[in-house]
Amino acid sequence: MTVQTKILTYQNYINGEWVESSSQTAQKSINPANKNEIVGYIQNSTEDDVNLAVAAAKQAYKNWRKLGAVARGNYLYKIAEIIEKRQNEIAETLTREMGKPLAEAKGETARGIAILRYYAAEGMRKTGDVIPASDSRALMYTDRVPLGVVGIITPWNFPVAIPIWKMAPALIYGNTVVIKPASEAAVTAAKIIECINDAGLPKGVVNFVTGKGSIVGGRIIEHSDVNGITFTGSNTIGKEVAQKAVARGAKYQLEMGGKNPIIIADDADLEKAVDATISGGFSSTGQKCTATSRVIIHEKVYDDFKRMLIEKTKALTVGNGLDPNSKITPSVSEAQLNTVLSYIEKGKSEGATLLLGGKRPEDAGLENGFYVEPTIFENVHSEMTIGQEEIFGPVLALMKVTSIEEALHLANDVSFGLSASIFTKNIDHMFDFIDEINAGLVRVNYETAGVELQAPFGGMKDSSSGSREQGEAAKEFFTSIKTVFVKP
Ligand SMILES: NC(=O)C1=CN([C@@H]2O[C@H](COP(=O)(O)OP(=O)(O)OC[C@H]3O[C@@H](n4cnc5c(N)ncnc54)[C@H](OP(=O)(O)O)[C@@H]3O)[C@@H](O)[C@H]2O)C=CC1
Ligand SMILES: O=C(O)CCC(=O)C(=O)O
Repeated sequence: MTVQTKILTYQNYINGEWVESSSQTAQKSINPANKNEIVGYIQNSTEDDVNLAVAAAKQAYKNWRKLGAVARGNYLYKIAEIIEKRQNEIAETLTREMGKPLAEAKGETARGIAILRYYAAEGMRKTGDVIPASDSRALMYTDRVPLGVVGIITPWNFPVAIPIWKMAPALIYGNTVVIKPASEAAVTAAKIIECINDAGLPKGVVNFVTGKGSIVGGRIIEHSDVNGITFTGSNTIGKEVAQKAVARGAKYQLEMGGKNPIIIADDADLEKAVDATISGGFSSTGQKCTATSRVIIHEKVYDDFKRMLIEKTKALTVGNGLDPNSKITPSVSEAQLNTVLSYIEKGKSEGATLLLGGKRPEDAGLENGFYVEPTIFENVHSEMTIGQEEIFGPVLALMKVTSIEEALHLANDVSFGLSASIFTKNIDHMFDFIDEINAGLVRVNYETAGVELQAPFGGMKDSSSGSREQGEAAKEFFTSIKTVFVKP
């Protein structure tokens, strides 16, 4: 395990230069496993800094667009290669700054590299179709054109993968970008920008501004030269992004929360279902929008499932993500920890039964970290707060049902619709679930969490703005269609 001695200050990256914010102040980013450890300092940027970044992106747009997708793809390959060389160091920073287990951080960094290569190759794929014109002597076809300057606002839970899965498609289709990463994980994001700088992209194509969400993010959303905004984060801020974007006619895309159910049918393979529930609910300490939150179990297997779940959960070690034995690592911040603890209190006060966990661990060595024990409630009902709201922590709500119909009803009985899973061997139940569940990601005999970079990702209802990210679907947001008619 590397011990970092020097604490660095990370600057904004505007028009190809590393620059200090006009505020000339910086804020610390700390390690959630030890609040006394500073991972680095990031700029406290102002609206003026955002204005400079947007002006640089606008200036760079013309040539970047004209460069062509194949040449743009070659830059993405180069970035992937540079990140690959720094993979371990970036993953370790991710764990130190955001808290997730190092193995997950390494997996995320590898995913970022794969996403860059996927979109680099996209530069050689078709951008339109030839469509028969009513005039047989005319040529009619579609083409995809970039939006212009795209504003990117990202959360802290995937500080490598999410910035990359938004930047890579934006860039390959010819847009230039201004990115504002989450403050809690901005040092990790800065390291990705260092790799972009080292790949030699033309000045102004990628601009990076850190600082307070309401100031930096707020200005990106309102700037009239930002043509599109892509956001991942909370519903509250997502709705604000949407309203402001609509008010000035900018294109926008939102990926927000989830309250993801896993249904355990009476014929489920319980061993596999328990493992999927633990992995889906507790990986990254439940801080995934696809995390399993509600476990809907048929009464015939309820007691066995519950016993096995509790047994395996008790065996999970709580600790620092740099320790390979740690499975439950800290919440990202004190504020997030307090949010999780307050949901646990609400669960108890609204009548749910606490089966396991529910508090901060008392083990020596964990007192300076934002840890909470893996927590399991039962007797949870849809009308309870913990049956409805996204917790973003290691908390599972068990709900007992008497039929698959009841399970499906409960699964859909929330305002979110991101991911959902069923464990069953019954093919009718599988297809009823696939047909009736209101979710963007539908899993059969597999956990709710995790996404495949080559497939569309997004949710229904309050989980997203209806658009999809990743895979080929990214094209829909980052481009506009031109229908061309040519008559000789
Ligand atoms: N869908 C998902 O993957 C995620 C969901 N969440 C949910 O949101 C809850 C709160 O997390 P939190 O980090 O506060 O999420 P936020 O929605 O506040 O943050 C997401 C991003 O938006 C920025 N931001 C904050 N306020 C504004 C604003 N007024 N205008 C523009 N941008 C803004 C943040 O900047 P800054 O970091 O500087 O505040 C960050 O970059 C979590 O408990 C979880 O339920 C959170 C993260 C990811
Ligand atoms: O589950 C994943 O890998 C991605 C989830 C995600 O996009 C998120 O939590 O914001």
